[in-house]
Amino acid sequence: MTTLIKNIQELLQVRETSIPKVSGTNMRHLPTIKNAYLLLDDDTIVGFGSMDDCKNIDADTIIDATGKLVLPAWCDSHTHIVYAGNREQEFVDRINGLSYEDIANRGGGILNSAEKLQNTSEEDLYQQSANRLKQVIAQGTGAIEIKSGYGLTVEAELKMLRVIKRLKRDFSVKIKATLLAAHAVPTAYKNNKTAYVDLIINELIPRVANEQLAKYIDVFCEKGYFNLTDTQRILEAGTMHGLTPKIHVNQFNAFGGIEVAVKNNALSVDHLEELQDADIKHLQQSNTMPVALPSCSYFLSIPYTPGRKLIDAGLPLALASDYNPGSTPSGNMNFVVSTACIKMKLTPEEAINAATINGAYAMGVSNMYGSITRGKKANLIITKPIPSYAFLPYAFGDNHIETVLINGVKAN
Ligand SMILES: N=CN[C@@H](CCC(=O)O)C(=O)O
Ligand SMILES: [Zn+2]
Repeated sequence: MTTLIKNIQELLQVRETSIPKVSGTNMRHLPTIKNAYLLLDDDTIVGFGSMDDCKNIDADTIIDATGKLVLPAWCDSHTHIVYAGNREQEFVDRINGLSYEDIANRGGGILNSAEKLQNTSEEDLYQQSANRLKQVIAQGTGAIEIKSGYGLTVEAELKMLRVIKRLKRDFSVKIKATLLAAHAVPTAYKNNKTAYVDLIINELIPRVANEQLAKYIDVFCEKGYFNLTDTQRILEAGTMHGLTPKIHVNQFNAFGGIEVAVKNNALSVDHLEELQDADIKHLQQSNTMPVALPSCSYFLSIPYTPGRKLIDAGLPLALASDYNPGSTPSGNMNFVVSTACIKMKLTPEEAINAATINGAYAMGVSNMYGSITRGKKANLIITKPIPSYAFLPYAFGDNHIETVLINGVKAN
């Protein structure tokens, strides 16, 4: 079945040939076609161009996009949407003066979510997670990475990954799974962290790889969580089993985690709120994508990732939501794009590149998602009538999305 979207006021992120990512000054360029058409064949983009060249094109379904913009659906490369319950009490505790660290030190934080998840049935966990997935699709997300990391036992981590597998089966949005067993040291191992790292390496990674439950391996490389030696050991073991590194690093402290990630050929390094010049040098010698999570900085009132500095150093940058119950209870990529412009001083072009093609790169799917390119999947946002693409981040907090297409089919 063919679909023609015609009279598009502006078609964004049009790439004649597929590119893996955009870096440095190239991020300032967002290729577009004004007064455009877009042709889909089932789930695939097969043509686009100026309306002047659309006269002889017919299709089974016609969508008139007069006054509207069309762009690739957001590619959210960092989420934790499989979790049980919420942590709004910790939010109130922080308002009343406790820090994220104080809360974690008294057994809250990730350990709180782990306890809730361990006591939640797989079916219930699936339903809660599916609801979040439906919500972010309606907000324009068309490709998403989802992490484990709130299980912290072999069984509970596998439960999370099975839920992700079921989401993959039931939803046509693109989903990639990441094993993040090294998200916090479980209470049972609090005096023997090495034994927990051994458990991840010797039991969990081989099982996850064997059952093909994840594509990526993640570690929360941070003071009080996992150090450089733990990170190196886990990334090495993951790599030996075919899992690609993609890590949480430099959220609160910069102490060499980026170098370890780069040496292990990490696909992405995520957070980077604390960054040193040496980190930038390591990234410049790599194919690793730096990923900023501005909604997390907003929610925790911590520094924003110096995205401007990274881009000005010639590096690429991706934006992701970090949707999770503790530091970012929102998966709204429209807010992420706005916040990156408002707080990190990215231009709208840079922010849209960061949330589409570079987000796709950071989850290993930029060959099929993240740009308007022939042969790529038709995962698209059609906006309401708006004056220009700069209006998207400018008029923050409003919903500018009218229609989301996933594999060419209306999803909202
Ligand atoms: N920083 C580590 N992990 C999550 C937060 C986890 C939580 O607080 O539940 C993050 O990416 O922000
Ligand atoms: Zn995270």
